[in-house]
Amino acid sequence: MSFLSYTESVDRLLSLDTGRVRVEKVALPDALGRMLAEHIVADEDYPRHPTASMDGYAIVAADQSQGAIALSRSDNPAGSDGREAVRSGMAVKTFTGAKMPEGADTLIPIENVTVENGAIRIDTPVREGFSVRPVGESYFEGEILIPAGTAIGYAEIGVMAGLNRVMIPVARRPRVGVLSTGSEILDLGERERTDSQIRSSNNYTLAALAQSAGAEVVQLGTAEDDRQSITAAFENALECSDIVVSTGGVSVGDYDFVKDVVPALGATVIFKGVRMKPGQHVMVAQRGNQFILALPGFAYSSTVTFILYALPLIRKMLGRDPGHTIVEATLAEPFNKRSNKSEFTTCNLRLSEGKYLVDFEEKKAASSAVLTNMLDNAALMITDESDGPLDAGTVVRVIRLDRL
Ligand SMILES: Nc1nc2c(c(=O)[nH]1)N[C@H]1C(S)=C(S)[C@@H](COP(=O)(O)OP(=O)(O)OC[C@H]3O[C@@H](n4cnc5c(N)ncnc54)[C@H](O)[C@@H]3O)O[C@H]1N2
Ligand code: MOO
Repeated sequence: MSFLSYTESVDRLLSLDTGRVRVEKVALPDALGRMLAEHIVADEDYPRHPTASMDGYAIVAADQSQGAIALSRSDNPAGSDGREAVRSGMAVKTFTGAKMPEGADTLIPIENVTVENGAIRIDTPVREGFSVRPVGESYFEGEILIPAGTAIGYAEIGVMAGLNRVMIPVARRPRVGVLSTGSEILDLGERERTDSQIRSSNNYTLAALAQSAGAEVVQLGTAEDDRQSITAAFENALECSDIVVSTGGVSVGDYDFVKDVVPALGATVIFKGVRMKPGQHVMVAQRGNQFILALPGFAYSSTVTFILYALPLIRKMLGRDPGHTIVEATLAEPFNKRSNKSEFTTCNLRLSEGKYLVDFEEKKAASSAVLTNMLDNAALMITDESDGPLDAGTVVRVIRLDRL
């Protein structure tokens, strides 16, 4: 199978059928951070009645030209029915949040009047409609207030509470099984046996990314570099995941078994090998409605390929737009692109006078193993196969990683 361009690989990935968004209902407070699966539509106007937005007197605006307006004996606090209607020449003391009495069109605040002899005298008049929240000020019946596919945050929670929504339809979290392969890697807590062993970071980095994107993570730990262990690990992973993500074992070495085991398990390879850096050995496969993403072992390579290929799949399964948040930015310093592949380079992205600028301060020269380049809220600069070294001032595309 020949290597694809990055663009071709993304086209293939996005054309995969991930099926319909699976829906479950959760209690309103538990919906925070979940993806809304159905539109939230207003079932009534809000407010339903003209409502006072200050403490004062409900009046007819035109009466303000009279010297005094007779004050009704009954008050109209918030929560009362506001049954006493207002006629011309009459005022009803009305409080913030109360339904406006019939007939009144204006609320004159307490501070604007003097009360004497059972009447109010207007010291500072107000315009007609002052301090009255009209019917439908927030929304009207039938309005789509929150479209399906929205990430539920504090504002969505509040608006749904206002609508008395108890159980919220949300997209079921896809289950992402994360597996690291390699005989040299040690899982957290494992005792080192030789000094050629290294601590596994991939399965934790990728689990954190998957969780941040709204997936449910199945942590599968590590597997040794032999065909039997890798086969058993993948069989187990496929038992419990919608998407299996592995790292390592996809290159050309004698101990790289993942690339052979995945097709042997009956999965169809969608692509294997992309003209990109890092991540050139990435493999995406499908078995029924499950997906397998076999990523390279290097810490930076696996992180970047997870962002580029696993996140769009997860987003699609959640009913979200699968695309990344990409901005145009200007290089604040030259970039020495050496390969003829698409490159994904960690950078610093900052806003200066309304323009995004990119620099590489504190970033180590590109190496597929350097995960620390991802620290400090890094962003990911994209350069194309056809790009060569780029001068300062060149406009480039950058993936924002603060919005997963
Ligand atoms: N002759 C060639 N050698 C290599 C090629 C090539 O084209 N020809 N490609 C290189 C590139 S590019 C990459 S990327 C790697 C990919 O290899 P694998 O996916 O098979 O990964 P491994 O060899 O298993 O591991 C690579 C590297 O990453 C470290 N590693 C592995 N797992 C973890 C983990 N869970 N946490 C942290 N670090 C991990 C591992 O120790 C290796 O150092 O192949 C190149 N070789
Ligand atoms: O795929 Mo490797 O990730 O180019 O370093």
